[in-house]
Amino acid sequence: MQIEDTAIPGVRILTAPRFADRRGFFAEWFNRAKLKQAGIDLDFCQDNISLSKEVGTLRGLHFQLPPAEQAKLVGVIQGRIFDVALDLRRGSPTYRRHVGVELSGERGNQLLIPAGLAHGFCTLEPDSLVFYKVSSPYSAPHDSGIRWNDPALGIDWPVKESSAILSDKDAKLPFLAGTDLPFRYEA
Ligand SMILES: Cc1cn([C@H]2C[C@H](O)[C@@H](COP(=O)(O)OP(=O)(O)O[C@H]3O[C@@H](C)C(=O)[C@@H](O)[C@H]3O)O2)c(=O)[nH]c1=O
Repeated sequence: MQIEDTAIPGVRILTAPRFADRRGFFAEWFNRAKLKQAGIDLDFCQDNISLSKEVGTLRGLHFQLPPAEQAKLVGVIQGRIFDVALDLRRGSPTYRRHVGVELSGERGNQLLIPAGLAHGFCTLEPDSLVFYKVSSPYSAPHDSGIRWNDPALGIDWPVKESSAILSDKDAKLPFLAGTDLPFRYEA
């Protein structure tokens, strides 16, 4: 298992080895013991899957509020996405900064996102199938988010504002300024 740090503390790129033969390949998607050995000890309790049909589909930027905050382990089974994690933890050296990473079914890389960050992605290929684990169950009353194209965030999305395909909910999410967030950074 290859584990790379990113500019944001706790956000890491995980890539498991792939065993290819004439049938295709085999890879481990999640191995609790190997992650624990690498110092990543998260209690994932729910797996989610989403299919986005068109290129330029944008989901985000989402998070759940305490006590239902979620760490996420995000990967792509098929297709390719630009995946974004935005640091919302007050006191973090990278507060309000984000990382953007291309994840694909071909590479098999995954993004580990701690609680206290917002998450979103934009699809780069049709029929992108995203699979992710979360550390706390879905809770509609705690479901929250920040507008994907908030100019204060400076995210260089690979889609024009006018052509992004969004849910009605995501199109109306608030901007970060004026949003009171409870997340704190614990070093
Ligand atoms: C996230 C979620 C949604 N739902 C329901 C609520 C709603 O009726 C329907 C679609 O939900 P959404 O529009 O929020 O789906 P989506 O926009 O794909 O939301 C997801 O976006 C990515 C970026 C994330 O990081 C995820 O945590 C999640 O927020 O599915 C669940 O039943 N369980 C869940 O865990």
